[in-house]
This record gives sequence, structure tokens and C-alpha cells, in this order.
Amino acid sequence: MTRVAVLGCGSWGTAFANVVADAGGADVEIWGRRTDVVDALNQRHENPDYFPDIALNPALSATTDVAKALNGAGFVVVAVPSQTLRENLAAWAELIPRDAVVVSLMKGVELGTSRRMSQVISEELDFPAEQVAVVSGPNLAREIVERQPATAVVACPHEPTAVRLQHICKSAYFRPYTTTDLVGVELGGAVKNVIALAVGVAVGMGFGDNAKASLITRGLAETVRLAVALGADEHTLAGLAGMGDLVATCSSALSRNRTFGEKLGSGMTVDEVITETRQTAEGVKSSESILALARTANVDVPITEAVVAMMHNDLSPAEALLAFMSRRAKPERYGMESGQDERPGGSPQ
Ligand SMILES: NC(=O)C1=CN([C@@H]2O[C@H](COP(=O)(O)OP(=O)(O)OC[C@H]3O[C@@H](n4cnc5c(N)ncnc54)[C@H](O)[C@@H]3O)[C@@H](O)[C@H]2O)C=CC1
Ligand SMILES: O=C(CO)COP(=O)(O)O
Repeated sequence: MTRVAVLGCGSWGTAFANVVADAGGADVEIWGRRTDVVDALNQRHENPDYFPDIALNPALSATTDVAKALNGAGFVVVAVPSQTLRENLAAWAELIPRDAVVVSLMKGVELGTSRRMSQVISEELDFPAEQVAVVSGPNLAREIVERQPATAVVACPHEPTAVRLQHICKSAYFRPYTTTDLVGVELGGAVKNVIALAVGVAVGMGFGDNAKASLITRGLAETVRLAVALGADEHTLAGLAGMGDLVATCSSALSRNRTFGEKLGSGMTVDEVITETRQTAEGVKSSESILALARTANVDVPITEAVVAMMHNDLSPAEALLAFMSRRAKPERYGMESGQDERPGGSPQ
């Protein structure tokens, strides 16, 4: 049977490993850093840190020995924070089988380089495009580990690889579709975290459904502009990895990004929220790398600009709202036609 190594036993690594085990077509071993978590996974079939009340598939095994997890793996699924991926891969590179498919579950863009996760994988491992894939979509880990129905997108420029991956993670409750549009899928997943931060801020400030719907809709518009400028198919962003994930994340109290924004909007400082946030909220750091990408591509991303200003440049939520709402009046556009006038600081009406 195909061996699958899942690297990272945080919330999504654990839930996705369980999906593959439940799908029943592969042997799955999950790697984690902490002995107590790995022991609980092996002995009690639970992850006490993230899902203490959920019975995981007993066929799922765990190890702290990354060489053991990677030995003979046909798929190497990576679920660590986006900003540590490069250093993690450097440490693992020699152990990853040269014929394996490496799968990113991550939704971030690297700081400093603005590389997508699949690009970091290709660069660090020197793997060809047909051996690098991504899984993304409306996949709040808690709901998936509860085995609630969900859909996702499996992306690889080489369709047969996407189909192989689709088969090992398709189960009674998890329905993956395939696509070859890696760029659209990865940018959809990364930018929605930034938009979820903005929605969270609005919720924390006490605003209601009109504000949320406005941010989601205009957030999708800026995601489409950026992704298409970088080579994505516009239709991908109307799909599960775009609108699907954006709606799920922005609507859910389970989202770490939305929750982070909510705390900021209700008056906490960024440092205070970071101190009490234990899990990865990718949008906080990726907002900066996404803004850098947008500037390089000369694309207006006003919500992302506002999020970066709040997260990294001490702009208060009230000031960000004022800057956002006082931009010049303009026609509603969805795609690539937008001009420079979206940038905060554009002349008020
Ligand atoms: N939680 C969710 O619902 C979903 C998360 N994702 C994405 O999956 C990725 C991982 O997120 P989660 O599992 O939720 O995060 P998490 O914070 O629950 O887990 C991260 C894991 O990485 C490990 N880790 C942290 N620093 C590390 C380092 N320097 N080296 C090696 N391992 C390290 C942690 O010990 C933990 O096991 C993120 O990019 C996230 O956007 C995608 C879909 C759903
Ligand atoms: O990506 C996710 C759902 O698809 C999870 O979002 P958060 O990282 O905000 O929890």
C-alpha cells in the first residue's frame, strides 16, 4: 500500500492525516515534535492538544522520528507554519524520497521572498512540477476531524498527480476535486486569511452582516485581481479554494485568522493578541508578503493594505476604516480593470 507521511501534527496535519486514514487506501504515519502528543496518537488515538475529545482512526500511526515517517513515503504531506517551511525542508531534504510527491497543506506566502509554498518546496528540494501539489479549500480542521462533510481542491500542474492524490484522500465525508491551477489555489488560500483578519476586525468593532459581506465580496475582487495578474485562472477563485474558503473562514468562529482580527477590533493590541494566540494565524505575516507581491505586480489590494497597516504599522482599526471608506468613489469592478485609485490615501470624494 502507498505510504503517506504527514509532517506536522497540529490541527490541520492531524485532521488531514485522519482523512487519509479514513479513506483507507494508504498507510499513514504522522510526524510530530512532541513525544507526549505522539504517544497519545499511538496509544489513545487522539491528539490531546487540539482534539482531545475526538477518536482518530486507529490505523493512523505517529512518530517523533522524521526519518521513520519519510522512509518509503510515496506522498509527503507538509502542515507546518508557512514561515518555517524552508528551514524545515532544508533539514528534511536528504530524507525525502526522490520519487515522492510533496503536498502542501499550508496557506501562506513566504516573507522576504513572496514565494508560494509550492515554490518553496520546488526550490528547496529541486523537485519537478509534477511532484509538487497542494490541497486547499473550505477546510476548518475541527469540522473535518469531526467527520462533517467537506470538499476541497487538489492542485498540481500535472493532472495525473492531482488524480493520484485525490484518490488517497477521498472518503465518505471528504470530497476533493482536481485542478491544474496551482497559482489560483495557493493565492486563494493565502489571501483569504488576510481578508478573514479584516472581517474579524469589523466583527470586533461591533459591525454586522453588511460590513462582513462587503469585505468578503471586495476581498474576493482583490484576490482575483492579484491572482490573475500572477497567472491564475479567474474561475479558480470562484471555486472552493477561492470563494469557498473565503466564505467558510470569514464566517467561522473556528477560524484563527478571523478570531485574531476580532480581538484586535475589540480593542486589544497586536502584541497582546499574538501573546494569547497559540495556533498559526497565517494572515498576520503573509499580509506583508502578499502586499509585496501586489506591489510588484502593480495590483491594488486595499483590504490587504489596511490589514498590513493595522498588523504592522500601528494603524488603529478606526483609522483603517476611515482610510478605507474615504477612498475616491468608483465603479464596481471585479476583475483586472481596476486602476491605481484603490490605494488608501487616494483622494477623498
Ligand atoms: N487549522 C485549519 O483549520 C487549517 C489550517 N491550514 C493551514 O495549515 C497550516 C498549518 O496549520 P495548523 O495545523 O492549523 O497549525 P497549528 O498551529 O495547529 O500546527 C502547526 C504545527 O507545526 C508545528 N511547528 C511549529 N513550528 C514549527 C517548526 N519551526 N518546525 C516544525 N514544526 C513546527 C507545531 O508544533 C504544530 O504541530 C497553515 O498554513 C494553515 O493555514 C489549512 C487548512 C485548514
Ligand atoms: O484555512 C482554514 C479553513 O479552510 C482555517 O482558517 P484559519 O487558519 O483562519 O483557522
